[in-house]
Amino acid sequence: MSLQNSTDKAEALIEALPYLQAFRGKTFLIKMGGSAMEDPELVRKVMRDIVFLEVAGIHPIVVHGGGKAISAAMKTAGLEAEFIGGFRKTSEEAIGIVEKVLSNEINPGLVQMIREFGGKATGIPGTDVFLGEKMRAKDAAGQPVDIGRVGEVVGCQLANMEPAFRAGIVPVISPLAAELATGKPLNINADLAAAALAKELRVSKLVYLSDVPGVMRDPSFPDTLIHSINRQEAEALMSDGTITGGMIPKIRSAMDALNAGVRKVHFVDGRLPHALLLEIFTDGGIGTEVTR
Ligand SMILES: Nc1ncnc2c1ncn2[C@@H]1O[C@H](COP(=O)(O)OP(=O)(O)O)[C@@H](O)[C@H]1O
Ligand SMILES: CC(=O)N[C@@H](CCC(=O)OP(=O)(O)O)C(=O)O
Repeated sequence: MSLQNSTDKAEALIEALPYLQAFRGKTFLIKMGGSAMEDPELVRKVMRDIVFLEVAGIHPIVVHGGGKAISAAMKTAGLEAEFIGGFRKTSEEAIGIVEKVLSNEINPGLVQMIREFGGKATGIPGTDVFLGEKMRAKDAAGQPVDIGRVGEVVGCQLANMEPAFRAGIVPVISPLAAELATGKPLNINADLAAAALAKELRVSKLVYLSDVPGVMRDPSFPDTLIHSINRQEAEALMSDGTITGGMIPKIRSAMDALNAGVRKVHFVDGRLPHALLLEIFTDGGIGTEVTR
């Protein structure tokens, strides 16, 4: 390696110094979207970044999604995926598939990857952490519609994750909730689950990792990335149809989390190697920062 090369590496570390100092001992909630989980090699890189955070004295918590894998499993079972207002219509048959994919495939896969890089992690089913109530959903015309076993979070049971967290073990949590009235599982949009926990813990950062560079003025052109967005701008982009689909629950839950005392919310491309570290530890950042 040339001297210049080594100096560049040392300078990258020095650029991170004020951030390492500021964030040591802080809690970051990382929402790992299913859209960014299509390539296992890229997911492994994100999990390695999470191990880096842990080693740097930051306390990461992972809440994961898995929407694409759930849709694929439903298709194999002969069920069609249908979304209403961004939420998956979840029949009694479908909730079994949702639970199976999240708890048997995705969650243990992420835990295993963190461990492979020498990190400590433990898988926690969302039903042990989130309490939910059935969501009162509306269709496109604003009429109430039954979307089955879909919930919204009404409370968090921190006692079930705190011992691991305090012991320096990264909790990896699935987006399910135990229904308050029955204890039965409810399917929760993972963005909402992540924001609910981020609010409860008043984390320093909530980072959404997805399959886009951030919020864009035109989702087909990455160079239209918006580096910083506030509520007013986001509302305008939602009403003119620039922000649609899966980005809507992200924006809404991000604003909600900021209002509840979460310090910073970032949207970052989880497919880009080290996007998480670049967003957190460099002066420029690379995704979209959401502000109040
Ligand atoms: N203005 C926008 N900027 C960026 N992404 C957008 C925008 N509007 C809609 N989207 C969509 O939001 C998607 C991310 O949401 P989603 O598919 O639910 O991801 P995840 O699985 O990470 O939760 C992107 O793939 C993109 O298609
Ligand atoms: C109610 C609802 O829609 N739940 C989501 C849970 C997974 C999720 O949110 O995954 P992503 O983060 O990959 O989108 C679903 O069934 O797809």
